[in-house]
Amino acid sequence: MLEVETLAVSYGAVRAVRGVSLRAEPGRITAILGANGSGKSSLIRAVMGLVAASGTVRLDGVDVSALGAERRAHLGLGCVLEGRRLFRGLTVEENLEVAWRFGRRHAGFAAMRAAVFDRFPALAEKRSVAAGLLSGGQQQMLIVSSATIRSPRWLMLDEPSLGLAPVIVQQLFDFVVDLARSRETTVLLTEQMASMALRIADYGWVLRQGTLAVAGDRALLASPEGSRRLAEAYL
Ligand SMILES: Nc1ncnc2c1ncn2[C@@H]1O[C@H](COP(=O)(O)OP(=O)(O)OP(=O)(O)O)[C@@H](O)[C@H]1O
Repeated sequence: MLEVETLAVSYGAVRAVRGVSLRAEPGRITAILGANGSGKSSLIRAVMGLVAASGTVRLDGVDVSALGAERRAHLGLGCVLEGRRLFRGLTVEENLEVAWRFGRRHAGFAAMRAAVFDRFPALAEKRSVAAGLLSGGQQQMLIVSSATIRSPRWLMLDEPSLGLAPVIVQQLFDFVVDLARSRETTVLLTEQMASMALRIADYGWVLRQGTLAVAGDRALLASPEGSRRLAEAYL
């Protein structure tokens, strides 16, 4: 369970998130929706501990608001941030190994790497190729695999579909759904395109200028009334 209470993020005079409270449940995919600049990335970054924020963030009931990003990551908070962050000069395998070794060392890297290659055969084919030479879709597969190789209990994904071909988005979304269902992972994902997110999200929270405008499960948000309120939040 991930809970956020009266979370606020400001950049100088810009109030990006203005007292948002929400929750995301294990085994479920929760989407943060909203137009460009509505505060989605700031909210995810505040949950990760990557930007200064007021309010409370709780992971399975434990208040982590005072902890830095590294401590939160060690507790099992994983993330895929916007902007294709990977080690471009390292190979696919080396990127996976760096992700695996991050923090405490664990045995079993070979098995986890095999699972990644099984899931994404395109990465297996390119295992010895520098990550910077992969296509955009393959890079995103590698980033998502790196973020999940240590089985995070809570996974934050910031606009994971941005700029990707529909077939790649489908593969990544299938992977995220499997991860949530099979490992009881709590998944929080931001998406500008509500229709895209609602293909997999169980629940959606819609931000408008840093505040919550609409919230509901997929059926509600896809209903005529829900769609109308969603559209209003984007205006
Ligand atoms: N580092 C920053 N410094 C100053 N203002 C910022 C910074 N980052 C974001 N903002 C502002 O905060 C507000 C919320 O931005 P944020 O990126 O969180 O929204 P978003 O919904 O994720 O938008 P996008 O889909 O474009 O990423 C916007 O007005 C944005 O211009």
